[in-house]
Amino acid sequence: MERRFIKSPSSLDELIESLHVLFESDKVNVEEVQEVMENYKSNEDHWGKFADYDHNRYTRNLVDEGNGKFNLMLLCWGESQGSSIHSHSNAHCFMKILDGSLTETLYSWPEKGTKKKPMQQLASNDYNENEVAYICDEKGLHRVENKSHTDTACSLHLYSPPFDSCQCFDQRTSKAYSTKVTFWTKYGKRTPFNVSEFPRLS
Ligand SMILES: O=C(O)CCSS
Ligand SMILES: [Fe+2]
Repeated sequence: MERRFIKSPSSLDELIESLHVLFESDKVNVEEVQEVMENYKSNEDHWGKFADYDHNRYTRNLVDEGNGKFNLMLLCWGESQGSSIHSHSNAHCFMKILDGSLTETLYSWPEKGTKKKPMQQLASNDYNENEVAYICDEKGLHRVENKSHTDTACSLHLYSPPFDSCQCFDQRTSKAYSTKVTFWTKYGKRTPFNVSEFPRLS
């Protein structure tokens, strides 16, 4: 698939416009999406209105629904907050660091029938501001953490196609459980607390 020239977005709105163009066709060019997300230089003036932290767990804040082709969301990580080990429901997952840094630990899928065995760790990578990580179920599973005890972190996630549940895994036993993923805010507005949707992916 030939690479199109996409100019570097100078704002979050321009990044969203470019992403809408890239997702017009059904074939996702992972390199193009990763490049345009890397080329956007984080500026809190653009995304601060979507940022909302919770002292209990990281928050998921919907920014754009990508004409139904993707969900774009801002994740706000308090000090030492992290996700469970999880899958991505056969979707593409792009994670751009907007502020602070995050550690991604990669795991292989548990082998069938290996109940009670610990998850196999494959690698651990730190990502800093403006860097973009990519994962999909073919690559494995991951946990994302803000390892800082003093600083918060913020990341921009794009999932395509969008999903509202995925699998989480217990690191010690490899036990999988299905989890609904929810939004703390949508377009900057707090979503109603719905006890049936707790817990989120953490
Ligand atoms: O969407 C989530 O809650 C997982 C964040 S790491 S991709
Ligand atoms: Fe993830």
